[in-house]
Amino acid sequence: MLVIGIAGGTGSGKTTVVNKILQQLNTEGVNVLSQDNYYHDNQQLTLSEREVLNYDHPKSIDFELLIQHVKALKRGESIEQPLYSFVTHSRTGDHLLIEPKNVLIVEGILVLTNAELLKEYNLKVFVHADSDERLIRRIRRDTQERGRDLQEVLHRYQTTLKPMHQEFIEPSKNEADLIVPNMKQNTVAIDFLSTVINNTLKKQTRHENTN
Ligand SMILES: Nc1ncnc2c1ncn2[C@@H]1O[C@H](COP(=O)(O)OP(=O)(O)O)[C@@H](O)[C@H]1O
Ligand SMILES: Nc1ccn([C@@H]2O[C@H](COP(=O)(O)O)[C@@H](O)[C@H]2O)c(=O)n1
Repeated sequence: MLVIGIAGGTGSGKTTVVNKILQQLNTEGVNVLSQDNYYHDNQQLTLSEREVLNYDHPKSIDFELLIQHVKALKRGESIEQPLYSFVTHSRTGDHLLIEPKNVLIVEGILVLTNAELLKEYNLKVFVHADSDERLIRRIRRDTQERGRDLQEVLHRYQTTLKPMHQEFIEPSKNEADLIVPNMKQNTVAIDFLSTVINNTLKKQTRHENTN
């Protein structure tokens, strides 16, 4: 199995890049694990307590479960992925059954910050967009799709999102094999990434057939 980690700040375009790669891949199947589904549940807290948590620190992620799931899929086992709600800031209680496929993409702001998870990747990618562009995209998305108001987005940006980006996310760019500039549509980078993935898959298949 080919395992690819795709990180980048909020609004950098990780989901968009993943979707474009998926359209171009010449493979039997690709699974995408979004880090967003691995936020801690926090059901023991009230909604107002959950609303003020820091969701940009590595400790907000259940890396233990995410790593366990990546390892299980690599062993050929299926997993039950929890689903997360940005409205209630907790898991929905529903799960998605994921069967192993020959490509696994792990996507999220913090997926290049965890030393144990880094060991699982064959290819590490960081999607870059400038912070003003990311903030504009974040305001638009969170107010339209995640039930937030402008005040909430700006407050979160200043208090946790920006400092956590500087402390954890931006430095994780150094772990990347490839940096994708995503200030505007970058078809060259998407074509390049898809080719790298297809070539790596071909090499893996040849290696498996000769062993
Ligand atoms: N290259 C781009 N140019 C303009 N808008 C983009 C670009 N890439 C992504 N977006 C938009 O920015 C928003 C955030 O993108 P998304 O892929 O969800 O980012 P992320 O997953 O990194 O948070 C979405 O509304 C998306 O349509
Ligand atoms: N309950 C939550 C959990 C996370 N967030 C924010 O989501 C961002 C990561 O998701 P992207 O799709 O933008 O990569 C992260 O910056 C958290 O602040 C949230 O708002 N509420």
